[in-house]
Amino acid sequence: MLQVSDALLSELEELHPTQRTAVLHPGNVVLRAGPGSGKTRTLVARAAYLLETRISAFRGLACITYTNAAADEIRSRILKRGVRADGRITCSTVHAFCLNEILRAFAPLTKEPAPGAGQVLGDTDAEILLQHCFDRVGIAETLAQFRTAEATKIRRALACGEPLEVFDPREVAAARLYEEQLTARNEIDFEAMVTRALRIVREHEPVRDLLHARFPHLIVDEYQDLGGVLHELVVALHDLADITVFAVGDTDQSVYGFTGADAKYLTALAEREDFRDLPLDVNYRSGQRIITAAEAALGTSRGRRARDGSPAGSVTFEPVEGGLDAHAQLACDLTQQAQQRHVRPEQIAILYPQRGPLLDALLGELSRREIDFLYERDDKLPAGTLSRFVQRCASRAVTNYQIHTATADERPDMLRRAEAPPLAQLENTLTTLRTEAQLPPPASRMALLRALQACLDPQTPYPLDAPAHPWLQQLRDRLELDAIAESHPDKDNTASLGKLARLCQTKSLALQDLAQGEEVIGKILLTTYHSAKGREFDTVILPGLQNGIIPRNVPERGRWRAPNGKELAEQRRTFYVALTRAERALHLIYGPGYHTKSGYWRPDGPSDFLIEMDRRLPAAD
Ligand SMILES: Nc1ncnc2c1ncn2[C@@H]1O[C@H](COP(=O)(O)OP(=O)(O)OP(=O)(O)O)[C@@H](O)[C@H]1O
Repeated sequence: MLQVSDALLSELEELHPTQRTAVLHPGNVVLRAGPGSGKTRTLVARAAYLLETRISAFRGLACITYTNAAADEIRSRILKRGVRADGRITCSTVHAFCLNEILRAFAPLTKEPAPGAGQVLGDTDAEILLQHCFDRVGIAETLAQFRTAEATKIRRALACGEPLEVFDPREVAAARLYEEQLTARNEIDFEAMVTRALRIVREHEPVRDLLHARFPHLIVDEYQDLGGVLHELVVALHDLADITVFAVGDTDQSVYGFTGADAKYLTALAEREDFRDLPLDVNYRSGQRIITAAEAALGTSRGRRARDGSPAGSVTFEPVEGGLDAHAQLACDLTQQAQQRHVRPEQIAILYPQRGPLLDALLGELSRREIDFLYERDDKLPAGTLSRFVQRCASRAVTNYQIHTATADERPDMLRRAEAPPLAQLENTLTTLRTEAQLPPPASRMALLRALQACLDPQTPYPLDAPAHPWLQQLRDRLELDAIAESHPDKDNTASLGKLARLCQTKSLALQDLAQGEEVIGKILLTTYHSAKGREFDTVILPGLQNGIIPRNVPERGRWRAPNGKELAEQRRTFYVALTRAERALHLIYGPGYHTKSGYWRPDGPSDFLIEMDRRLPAAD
């Protein structure tokens, strides 16, 4: 009998038998299951189980996720399980995995140059290079700014040996040239990290042996959102390096097709004989009414059921007479009513499909009513792991203040609810960033922890509305962030501190603005359907359910056109993702039309997705 900790034992006991089978299965697993079915929970239990019982203390586990936020979330959930995993879990996005664990780790062995300081192209530089390639192949009139997604698809098809006839041959020539140029300039971009990592794994047996020695197990989350190259990499790691794979996903939640992701790869993995394909059909999150409505919106009945005894939940169709201002007013009314029913603010989310007049109306109304809300401005704060680290530090500082100022009665509940990253986790990330920047190790771990504590948990905590700029400056000085930025290979990181500082100054950002992206106690959340993926809330409010907003036209070569069948299906799945975030209450706001940004009234009526959903719902609902 294998020894497992009490914590893991009690977690295993709480799991559904199929979840438990997935955790304990000795070989490869594909866990294909719907929203709220406990995929993430099972994945975390699997990681804990492997680290405790199957993987020796000298070896580790790699876990690949789609976003940095998901990587952080999973890492912290594993550590919260009490697993002793110092340095044994590598939990990162696919790009970070390829860069750090393959390209850099094996550069001396493969004799391929390791991407060094500033050699990872950011989005702008990549676009400039693509435009240069368009000019060289004679299609200077094609604007790179509108064709990067297509170029990525072509590069992926090239790397996977997939058919190229579907693409414009001149753009294929430009994509080939782009790859050559990257190599000639000794630069790399995010896409090339994966394709080069794949080539290295395929071509270098010693690399495969060492990867297997280090990571006998690989876990991949959100498999449906990964493209062909990553799928090939996973297959190569399994078939050639003998690494055991645990893949998790849901084809119905595939929402990144515009980047070349395709749920068919998850299906392909599940159909392999050497993988155990396990379904989960209980939804632990949502009430049955919400599940039924979401499946009606999807147009396919999956027959999923709520857990026994859970409340049915409510799905309310909320008509308004006017345009988007009326949507925003009603969204705020519903928010306030939910709070009056004692739903905690952080358990309420207002979700929107994309920026535009709907978001403007919501921001205006929430501010006018002085509702405390967290607006995830994912497009404004700079990307990159360093920027994200700063945001997580801000989240820690903000939560610390909230706990400090809570009354004695509120405090125990606050402490339980607080989701801020622990200091040790931030110290871990900081050490990784330093290593990636090839800085000498810090004098001691304690020194780093003390520096972090001084900035994040000072005796008199920073108030939520403390100006972010001086706080950021202090963080930069004490943690030597500028030295990291200067020699970090990722160009996003090189530029991010300057950008953050400028934003803090020009937009007068407060500390709480920097903490965006993290749950902040006491605020309702305003975010996109895409960013809400993987999360859950008691009450979800979806305003703006109008034709033109969802579904909407798509940009192509600087113009807008109606979505094709595939794009429409993806928009429908995005809507499904938004619906399935709700645990108990779902509010769907719609009206006769809306004013566009230029003031033109679009009388296109409620969203077809909503109408179809209504038609498919049983009469009683
Ligand atoms: N066996 C279980 N018993 C009780 N609650 C569970 C069980 N499994 C999962 N849950 C709870 O159900 C909720 C959804 O779980 P989780 O986030 O892991 O689902 P998911 O499949 O990853 O969802 P999504 O695909 O929508 O992101 C969580 O609150 C989780 O704690």
